[in-house]
Amino acid sequence: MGATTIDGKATAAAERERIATEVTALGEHGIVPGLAAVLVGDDPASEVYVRQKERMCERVGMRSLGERLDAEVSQSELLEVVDRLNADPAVSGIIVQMPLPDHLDEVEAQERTDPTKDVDGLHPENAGRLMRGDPRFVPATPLGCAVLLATYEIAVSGANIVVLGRSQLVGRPLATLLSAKPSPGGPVGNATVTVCHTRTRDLAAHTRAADVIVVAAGVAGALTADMVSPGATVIDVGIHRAEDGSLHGDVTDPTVEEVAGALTPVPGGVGPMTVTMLLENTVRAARIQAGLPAV
Ligand SMILES: NC(=O)C1=CN([C@@H]2O[C@H](COP(=O)(O)OP(=O)(O)OC[C@H]3O[C@@H](n4cnc5c(N)ncnc54)[C@H](OP(=O)(O)O)[C@@H]3O)[C@@H](O)[C@H]2O)C=CC1
Ligand SMILES: Nc1nc(=O)c2c([nH]1)NC[C@@H]1CN(c3ccc(C(=O)N[C@@H](CCC(=O)O)C(=O)O)cc3)C=[N+]21
Repeated sequence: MGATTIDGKATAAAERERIATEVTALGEHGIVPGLAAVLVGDDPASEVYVRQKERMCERVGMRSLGERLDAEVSQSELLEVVDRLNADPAVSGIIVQMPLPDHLDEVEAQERTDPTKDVDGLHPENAGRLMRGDPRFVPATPLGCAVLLATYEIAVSGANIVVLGRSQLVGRPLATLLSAKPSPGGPVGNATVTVCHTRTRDLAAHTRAADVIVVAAGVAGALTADMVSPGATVIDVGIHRAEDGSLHGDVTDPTVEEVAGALTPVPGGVGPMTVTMLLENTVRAARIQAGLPAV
């Protein structure tokens, strides 16, 4: 039998057509949305992300700006770069790639980012608005997961969903989004969500009771087939680069595919959706900054 493959690449391409139309419409107002990514050091998942963003920005007619900083950069130098991007009118959206090297303060960098340019949704104002059910920027990976579930008509309302991971970037906002009472036209919600992490007792008991499992542990092999109930949907967020250069996710057990009802591949699953939802947030940011109604 085997699981249905949830095609993130195709879904993202379709979403980008809509975004390209919005970019063209903004062009008529003389606005070109611009996305700036700050990468400190050489985290492999961030390298993949930065490359894909540059490619996809170009495809939809947006500007892309990469700021690569040495792994040894000081906190004040990092904050100066953020300040400069905040002040640059050609920059609509800013993301500071996570994780930062240990000597740098991620929270301070997130708080320094202009909240109207914080397309990652990590500034406390934006994270707070998501919590309150009135989001400005829904973080790109959670939004991408939600759009995939909606596109493939996987039941979310009333479903038991396990989110494996509680990071500010993925697990926490995804759990908020999936369990929210959705606003009309908003992404999926109304799920019963269980957030699991390294202190979870009997993780397999939780995942086996789930209709949907989102794996965002950042650990290869975090979910094995015995932890999945037959027919469940598995969304794999993890990104790892193997020695031979190939990419894989957190799900490495090939037999998960035999048990699950639907599964996102890596590459070609959540990753392309993240990039595309980031472009969407950047268009939104450009509209907000121009005083136009958000679409
Ligand atoms: N595809 C995409 O678009 C994106 C992919 N990523 C990738 O997703 C992964 C996760 O990213 P991120 O959330 O930032 O990572 P973090 O390392 O910040 O968070 C990982 C979370 O998973 C939990 N965890 C780790 N191992 C286990 C385990 N064995 N069982 C249960 N819980 C576990 C941790 O628990 P605890 O809190 O207890 O430590 C933590 O909450 C990474 O591989 C990253 O590269 C990230 C963003 C976008
Ligand atoms: N502030 C911040 N926000 C992030 O969202 C963030 C981050 N930091 N740090 C790093 C992780 C990782 N991440 C990826 C997103 C897309 C792909 C992606 O496009 N993947 C393609 C790769 C295609 C290919 O190169 O073959 C795929 O999976 O198909 C990868 C990785 C975002 N992250």
